[in-house]
Amino acid sequence: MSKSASRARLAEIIRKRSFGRGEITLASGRKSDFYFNLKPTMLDPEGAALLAELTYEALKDDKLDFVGGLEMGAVPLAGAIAQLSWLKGHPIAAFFVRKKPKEHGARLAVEGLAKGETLAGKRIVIVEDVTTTGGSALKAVEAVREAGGEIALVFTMVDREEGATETFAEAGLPFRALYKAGEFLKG
Ligand SMILES: O=P(O)(O)OC[C@H]1O[C@H](OP(=O)(O)OP(=O)(O)O)[C@H](O)[C@@H]1O
Ligand SMILES: O=C(O)c1cc(=O)[nH]c(=O)[nH]1
Repeated sequence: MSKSASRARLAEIIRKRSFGRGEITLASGRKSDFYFNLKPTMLDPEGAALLAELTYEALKDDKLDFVGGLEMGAVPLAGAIAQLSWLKGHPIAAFFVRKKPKEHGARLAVEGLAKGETLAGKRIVIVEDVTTTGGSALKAVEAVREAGGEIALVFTMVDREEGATETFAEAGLPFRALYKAGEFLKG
């Protein structure tokens, strides 16, 4: 399938499985009259494959060591990209950042690294399923920076165009999106 056909097919899946209208409270506390729940797309076999393919293609020239982001949105995404990157012969390892470190077990904030593995000095892309203010992705950025990682860029599946661009510009971080919410709001 061509890139534009993959993109169009994924948009269809998002529209069908992940887009809804109706009053909803967002992570930032704002209210909205529409919402993307990307989990039914990220966990759909075709949706997962297309997301991984389009994201991998968009990121493959960025010389990345790691892909990750804040739970939950980044978890299926980072895993799918890591798997595809292995099959393509350019492995990009995945991790995720917990919203709160677990109170038992290893009490880690960053999950996915084996003993002795570190994000220090590594080139990292922070991924998100949806960006509104960009505040959630910024939490992952902070955790990665604390661990010594270098953020190459932030990449989102759907940007709602409600502040994330400004948030990342202020933070001095490149920001790219696969889709803008406006594409789904028409019609
Ligand atoms: O750009 P922001 O204003 O931060 O909003 C976007 C965030 O909101 C959603 O997460 P949510 O907190 O609803 O939780 P979940 O991913 O755990 O479902 C989404 O997955 C993003 O992480
Ligand atoms: O801002 C949010 O919390 C948010 C908006 C949206 O459309 N989808 C989502 O998962 N989170």
